[in-house]
Amino acid sequence: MDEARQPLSRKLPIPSSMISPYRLIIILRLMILGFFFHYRLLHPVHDAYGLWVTSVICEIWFAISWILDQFPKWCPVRRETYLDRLSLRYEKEGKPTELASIDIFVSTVDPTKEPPLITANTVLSILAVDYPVDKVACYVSDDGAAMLTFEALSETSEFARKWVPFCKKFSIEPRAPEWYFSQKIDYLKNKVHPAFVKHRRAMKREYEEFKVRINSLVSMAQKVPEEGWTMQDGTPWPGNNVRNHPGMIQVLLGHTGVHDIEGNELPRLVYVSREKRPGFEHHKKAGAMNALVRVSAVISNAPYLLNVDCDHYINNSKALREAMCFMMDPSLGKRVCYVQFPQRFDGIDRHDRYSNRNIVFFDINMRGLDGIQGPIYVGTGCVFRRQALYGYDAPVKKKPPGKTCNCPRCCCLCCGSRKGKKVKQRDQKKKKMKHRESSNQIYALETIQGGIKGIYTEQASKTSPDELEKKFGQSPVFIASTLLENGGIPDEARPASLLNEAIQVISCDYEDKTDWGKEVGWIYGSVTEDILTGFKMHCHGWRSVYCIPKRPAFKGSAPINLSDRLHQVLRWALGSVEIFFSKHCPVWYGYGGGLKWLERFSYINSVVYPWTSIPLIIYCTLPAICLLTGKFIVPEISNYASIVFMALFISIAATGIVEMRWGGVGIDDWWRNEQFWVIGGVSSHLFALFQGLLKVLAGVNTNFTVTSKAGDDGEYSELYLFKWTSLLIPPTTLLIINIVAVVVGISDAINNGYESWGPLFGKLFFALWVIVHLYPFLKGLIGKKDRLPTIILVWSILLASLLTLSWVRINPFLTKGGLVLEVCGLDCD
Ligand SMILES: O=c1ccn([C@@H]2O[C@H](COP(=O)(O)OP(=O)(O)O[C@H]3O[C@H](CO)[C@@H](O)[C@H](O)[C@H]3O)[C@@H](O)[C@H]2O)c(=O)[nH]1
Ligand SMILES: [Mn+2]
Repeated sequence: MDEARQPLSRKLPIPSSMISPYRLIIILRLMILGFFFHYRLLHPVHDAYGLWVTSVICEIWFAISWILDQFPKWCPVRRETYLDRLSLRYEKEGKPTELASIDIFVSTVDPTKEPPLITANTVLSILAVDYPVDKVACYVSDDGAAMLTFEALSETSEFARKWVPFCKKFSIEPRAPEWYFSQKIDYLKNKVHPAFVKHRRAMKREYEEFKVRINSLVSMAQKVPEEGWTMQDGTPWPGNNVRNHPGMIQVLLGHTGVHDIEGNELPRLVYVSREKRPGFEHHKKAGAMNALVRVSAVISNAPYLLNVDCDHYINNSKALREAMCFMMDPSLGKRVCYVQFPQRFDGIDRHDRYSNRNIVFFDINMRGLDGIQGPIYVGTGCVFRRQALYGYDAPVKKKPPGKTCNCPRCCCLCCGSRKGKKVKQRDQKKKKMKHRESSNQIYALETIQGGIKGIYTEQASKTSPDELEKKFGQSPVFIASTLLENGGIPDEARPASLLNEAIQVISCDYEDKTDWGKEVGWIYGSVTEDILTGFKMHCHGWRSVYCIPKRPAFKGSAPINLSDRLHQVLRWALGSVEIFFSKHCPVWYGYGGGLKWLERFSYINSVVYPWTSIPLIIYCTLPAICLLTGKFIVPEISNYASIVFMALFISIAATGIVEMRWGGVGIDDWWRNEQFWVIGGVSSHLFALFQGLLKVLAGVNTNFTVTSKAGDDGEYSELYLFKWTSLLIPPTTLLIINIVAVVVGISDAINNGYESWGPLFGKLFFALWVIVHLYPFLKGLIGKKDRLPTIILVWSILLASLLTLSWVRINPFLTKGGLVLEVCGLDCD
C-alpha cells in the first residue's frame, strides 16, 4: 500500500563526473572566446581590410548564436517513471479504474503523400494501446476531405475488431501491424506458446488481406470519376470539392454497440473533416487541431489530449501511462502543460546521411531544456493538459523562498540565485526538514487531490459568460465543457444533439472574432505551429516535461532523400522566420510572464537560427576568396595568436565531446548534425529568409508542404531519389568554388616553391572545412547512378565562374595600391 503513495516519477540529475567537466569546458570556452575576439579586433588585416571586417562580423554572430544554443543546456536532467505505482494508485483491485481519459488526435491531409495504410497503422496502434478502453478516444482529422481516407478508416475500424484483442492477449509490441510483422524475430526459437505461433500466423494472414483491401481502395482512388465520388450507399461524397465542402463527422467505433470479436468494447474512433469554404483562412495543421479540440470537447471531453502526425504510431503501448506518471502526479502534475516524447524514426538509412534522426536535438538540447522549464513542443507525440490549451495561466506554485527553478541546488544558473550564507543555512535546515516532509507528503496527497478541483473553476469563474463566449466562440455546449475541470460529459447529454453541436464547432466561421489561434488552442501565424503553441504555454508559466521511455514511445517516418529533406528544413526555418516577424517573437514577447530567461534564450535561438545562414554563406565563400586572392582573414600569425586559435579549436571540439557523453550521443550522429547544420544553413535557411521577408513585405502567403511518408519499399530506394530544386544551387556553388580554389591554391604553391606552403596551409584548412561539411550534400547530388542533373551543373558552374571572374575584376577587399593584377591567385610579379 505504501508503494502506491510514492511519487510516480523521479528526476535524475546527470552524474557530476559528467556534468562538472562539461560546465568547466563551457566556461573555459567562453574565456578563450574573449581572448580570441580581443586578438581579432585589435589585429586588422591591412591589405585585406574588407575581408577582415566581414569575417569578424560573422564570427561575432557565430559566438552569439553559440551562447544562445549552449546555455539552455546548462543543467540537463533525466527522468524515471514508475508505471507500477501508477497502476497501484489508480487501478485498485475490484474498483473501476481512476486513470484519466485521453483524447488522441491524428492529423492527415493528403492520402497520396500520406498513404492510408500508414494512417491505418497509426490508428490501430492507438486503438490497441494499453489503457482502459473507455478512457481512450481517437479522432482522425482529414484536412483533405478524401473519401479514400474515410473508407480506409472504416476498413481499419473493422480490422481493429480482430487486431486489438490479439495485441492485448499476447501483449505484443509494437501494436502497429506493419511494423510488428516486419520485425525479424524467430518465434520458434524462444520456446513460445504454440497457441501464440498459430494465432500469430492467422493474424498475419488477416493483416495481409486487410492490406490488399486498403491497396485496392488506393488504386480505385487513382482516377476521380467525372461526377465525383459516390459513397457505398449511393449518395455523393460531401467532400468532393476539397476547398469547398461541409464539415463531416462520423463515429466509427465505440459506444455504438460495436465490440471486438471477443465481445469486448473498443475505444471510440471518430472521423472528422472540418468545413472548408473559399475565402476563409484555414490555418493548416493548427486549424485542424483546434477543430479537433472542440469536437472532442463536445463528444468525450477528456482532460488530456495526445496529438500525433498520421505517420507517428504508438511504438510503446504503455506510452499513455508514461505520460500519466507526470500528469496525474498529485504534487508535480498540476503545473505540467504537456509531456513531450522525443521523435524517433523508422526506415532511415544506416548512416543517417541527412541527420534525419535529429539525435543531437532530441537527446541533448531537449534534455537541457527539461532542466529549466521543459522541452519545446515538437508537433507530435505530445500529451497535453486540455486546460493549458485553453490559454489559462498555470496554477500558482508556492515556491520555497529563494529558489525559482527546478535545477539541482548546485547549478542555479537559470534562476540566477546566488547562495549567500543565510540561504545556505536555510538549505541545511531544509535538508533536515525534508525527511519529515516526505512523510507529511503522503498525508498531503489526499488534501491536494481534493484541492486540485478548485484550480480551474477558480480561473473560469473569474470570467463572465460574455467573455467566455468571446474567448471560446458561440457554442454553449463547448463553453460548458471548458468549465468541467476534470473533463467528461454531463450525463444528461444526448449523443445525437452532441453530434449536431460537434458539426457546429467545426464550421469555418466558428473562430471568427474569438481567441482561437491567438490565445486559445494551437496558435496561428506560422507553419511551425508547434514552437508557437508551446511558447505561449511557457509564457503562461506552465512547465513541460520530457519523457524518454526505454522503448521509444512513438515512431514516425522521415524524408530521407536530399530534396525532400531540404524542403522540410525549409518549412521549419520559414516557420521560425514567420515567428521572428510576428508579435509573438520571443525576443520581445511575454516579459513579466512565467517564462524563465534561459528558456527564452532557447526560444530566441529557435527563431533566429535561419539568420545564421547569411554569415554562414559568407564564411563558406571566404576560403575560396582567400585562396584565389592570396589574402587571408588574419594577419601573419604570432605565437600568442596561434595558441588562442588552437585553444578555441580544442575547446569547441571538447564541448562537443563532453556533451555527447552526458547526452549518450555517438560521434557519428554529432558529426552528421554538424554537417547538416552547414548544408541546411546555406540552402534551406537562406530560402526561408527570403520567403519570410516576402511574406512580411509583400504579403505572399506561405504553404505547408507535407512530406511524403514512404510505404515500406525498403532498401532505402528513397535515399537516392532525386528531385530538382533551386535549394540545391547555393551549396553546389559553394562546393565548386571551394574545390576550384583548392586546386588553384595548390597549383599556385607548387609553382612558387617551398615557402608559399606555409601561408597556404591555413587557407587550405579553411576550404577543406567547408568541403567536408558539404560532403553528404555532394554525395546526394551525385546520387546512386552518377546522374547529376545537367541543369544544376550548368547553373552552378555559371555562378561559380561568374563569381570568380567578377572577383578578379572588382576586388572590394583590396584597399591599397589600386588594381592589383591577379589572375587565379597567381602573383604575376
Ligand atoms: O494543412 C495541413 C497540413 C499538414 N497537416 C498535418 O501535419 C502533420 C505534419 O506534417 P509533415 O509533413 O509530416 O511535417 P514534418 O516536418 O514531418 O512534421 C514536423 O513539423 C511540423 C511543423 O512544421 C509539425 O506540425 C509536425 O508535428 C512535426 O512532426 C501531418 O500529420 C499532416 O497531415 C494537416 O493536418 N493539415
Ligand atoms: Mn512528418
